[in-house]
Amino acid sequence: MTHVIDGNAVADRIRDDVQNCVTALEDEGVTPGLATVLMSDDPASETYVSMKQRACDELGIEGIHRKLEPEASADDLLETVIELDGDPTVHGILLQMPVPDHVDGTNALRHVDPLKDVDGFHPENVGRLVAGDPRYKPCTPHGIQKLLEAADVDTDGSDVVIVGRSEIVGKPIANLLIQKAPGGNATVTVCHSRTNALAEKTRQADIVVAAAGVPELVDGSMIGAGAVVIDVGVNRIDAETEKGYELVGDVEFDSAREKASVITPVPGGVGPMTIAMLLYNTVAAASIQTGVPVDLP
Ligand SMILES: Nc1nc2c(c(=O)[nH]1)N[C@@H](CN(C=O)c1ccc(C(=O)N[C@@H](CCC(=O)O)C(=O)O)cc1)CN2
Repeated sequence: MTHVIDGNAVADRIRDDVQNCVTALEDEGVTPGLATVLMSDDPASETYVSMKQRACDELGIEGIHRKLEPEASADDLLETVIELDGDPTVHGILLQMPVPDHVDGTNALRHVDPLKDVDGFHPENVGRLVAGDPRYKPCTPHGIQKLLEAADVDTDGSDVVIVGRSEIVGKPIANLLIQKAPGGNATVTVCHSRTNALAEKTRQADIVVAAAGVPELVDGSMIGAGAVVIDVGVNRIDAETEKGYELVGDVEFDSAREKASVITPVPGGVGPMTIAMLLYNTVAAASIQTGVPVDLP
């Protein structure tokens, strides 16, 4: 029987842990604060940011939101980031990705105070992750580690194939999985759209992480018997539903499920973990900046 991981249930447990940390901080007079910055009219990005703000409300984290028009200048964005850097009630700053093409997102991220960089995208935090001493683990990769742990998947000595080399998922999950640490010690191959014989590579893997942003790129014929399949894709496909679309992963679920021992669904798999781990990083950031200890597993 294939185990379909319930990402919402795992995320709820993380949120309970975060809630306890919020209470511990409040007891010492600290209200954790998270600022989201959105410079886009993309409906999916708007949805993610409002989900993040709602999650803050639910847990007693102070949510601050800054919306910039997509036509705003790179300087407007930098001004917003610098203002939030200087606000002591803001412990975490998140710049929703992607930003418009005329803005250098990498440069904007360099202006986020590394202690407030709860996405873990600032070069200092990326460097720490690569060096094996992460401050804030990027949310989606950290969420994947937590899902594997919850499903009792041992990464030690396993062969992992990651499909996708993004800064947000592909590169950081590769770095986490090769670390000498629980949830690491794997042998990792990072593939992408130009990889030769992709299916041959994925078929050899004990764990396949699909994070290419291509709907149903990975099907059952590309999965070895008994492999673990982690689907990071959340693609909106036009459909005659109430919302006008349906969500489809990077994995063709039905055929992959027939081969896999463990698989994540879309929706309800990795997505909810991204938000749970953002809340986790926010209380960690509030703790680091105020010196009030919190107990995060
Ligand atoms: N600054 C960042 N930008 C982006 C990140 C990120 O981690 N930091 N990740 C992605 C999108 N993302 C968060 O921003 C995200 C994606 C999906 C979900 C989620 O909960 N998905 C649900 C379905 C939600 C829906 O109805 O659309 C699910 O999979 O069950 C949360 C966050 C890109 N940008």
